[in-house]
Amino acid sequence: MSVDSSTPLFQSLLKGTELSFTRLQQDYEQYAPDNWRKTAFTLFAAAILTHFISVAIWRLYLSPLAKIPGPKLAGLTFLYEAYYEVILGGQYFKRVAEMHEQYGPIVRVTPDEVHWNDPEFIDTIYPTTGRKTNKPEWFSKRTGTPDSIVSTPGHDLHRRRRNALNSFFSVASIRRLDIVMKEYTEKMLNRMEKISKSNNQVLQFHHMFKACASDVITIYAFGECFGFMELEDFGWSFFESTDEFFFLTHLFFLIPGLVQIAQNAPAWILKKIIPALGELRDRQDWWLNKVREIRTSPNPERVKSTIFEGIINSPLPASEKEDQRLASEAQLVVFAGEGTTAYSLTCALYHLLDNPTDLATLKAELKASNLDPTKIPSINDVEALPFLNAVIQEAVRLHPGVMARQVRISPETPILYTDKQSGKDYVIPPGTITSMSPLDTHMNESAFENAYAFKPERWIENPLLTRYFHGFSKGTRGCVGMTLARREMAIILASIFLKYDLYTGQSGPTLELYDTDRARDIDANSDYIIPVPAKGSKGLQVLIRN
Ligand code: HEM
Repeated sequence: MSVDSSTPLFQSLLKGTELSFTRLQQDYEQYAPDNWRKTAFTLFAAAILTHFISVAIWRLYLSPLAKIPGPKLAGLTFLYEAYYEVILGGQYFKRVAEMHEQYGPIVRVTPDEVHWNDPEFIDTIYPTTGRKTNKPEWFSKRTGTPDSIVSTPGHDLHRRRRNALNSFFSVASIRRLDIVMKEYTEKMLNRMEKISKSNNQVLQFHHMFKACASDVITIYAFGECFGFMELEDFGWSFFESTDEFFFLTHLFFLIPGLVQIAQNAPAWILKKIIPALGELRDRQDWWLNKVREIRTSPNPERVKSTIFEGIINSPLPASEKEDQRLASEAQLVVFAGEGTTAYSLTCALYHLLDNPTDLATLKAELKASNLDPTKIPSINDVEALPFLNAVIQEAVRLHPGVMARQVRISPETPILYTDKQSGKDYVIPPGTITSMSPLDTHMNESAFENAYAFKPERWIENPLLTRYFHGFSKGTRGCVGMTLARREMAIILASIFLKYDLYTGQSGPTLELYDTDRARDIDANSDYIIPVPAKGSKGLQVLIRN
């Protein structure tokens, strides 16, 4: 059938269709964009919700870690840890200790990390041989030293990097420290004498110990130092700036890219955004410049006896020997060597002044060793003093200078654990983050009787106790500077107590605790990798008389 398009009927139909179409078009233009946006938004929200619900179901019910005891929220989200670390300020270690009291020796502390408080399990988590030990990729975000050994995620690269450093920290090598230690301990005793003759005879010892430890390790690593021991205030603002960096470590973990800004932003921008980090940046620039100066020095002796000799002469590839990586390694060694040693020294000094019987035992040991009280003892001298070394061990047990959870990953082998209390067996799959904290283990009464008490003699009465000690961590990734730190602390403490007695009203060189309270000023109150005392604390204060 043919249609005559000129008929009025057809014309009105056509008009009607045109009108409807135009209205449709208007309607579409008026509403469609909104509908389209709404639909897209709804789909997006649904996708996000589905993602979160699937992640939640996986983490809480399907993951191999779902059966590990612990609070559901800790297994569900990293925000649980972040609340304690960022909002409450380095308080997760206290919550983790409570979890162990509530749930037993094995707990899930984050969606992908299992934590133990079982002194018998140290060697399994921190093996020396037998299996590989990785670290999580995020570790470098917290430490801010991405190319250094402490942050190297993979076992094999870590081994190669560490081998290049090992000889620098060997017992034979650190004997070189005798001359440096003599010079800096003398400086320290002179400063103490000067303070004893001033109007204010009270010294905040951690200021001086940090300056001394920093100068010593920087000389050891670079062949020269900042000279903090020469400064009236022991360069305190520099150390406050370093502490500021540590205070940001939990935020670094939470906010991607923040640590890169703190490390790499041009100095003038950094000093505007986070002025407190300004002096740390000055030190970092100094380290980097020293690296360049040392490696380009025309004097071949310049690189010798610095930390870089081992790395530059190692079989590591050229990319491993670039300035930035060497500076990162140097930054680690200085960071790791100054605050930790100073903190342990401060704690050891506090306990000796707080426990006259222990101080008397130490003084008797020093006297019996026939050391010349007018001379700084050598490394050999202090190695032969068992009680002094027990004092140091006990100080690090009670106050580990690195208090953060010591995280490790077994990349290939599952970790098997039997909870002896409940009889339950656990299989932790390869790739899981596993950890222990020295403060938890060291406060565990099953290993250390009367754990909170300072009892150096426990190490002499029962040398096997060392198997429960991980103040310097253990295994392939344990502290490379342990031997150095122990000797340094021993020389400083021996020198102080060869000269000074505890004040009991007598004349002569004496020391006396001044307004120092263990819970407030010595014990760890917050965990920022390094232990931090209570707010407002002035740390260990000692009155020096001569
Ligand atoms: C009382 C003093 C010290 C304590 C308590 C201490 C503690 C520790 C701990 C617990 C670790 C392992 C960290 C982890 O598991 O991630 C460590 C690693 C390390 N420490 Fe120390 N440390 C001290 C002194 C020193 C000194 C003086 C140096 C250097 C001169 C140093 C250099 C290092 C380095 C380079 C690492 C990384 C090792 C690696 O990953 O292979 N430490 N330290």
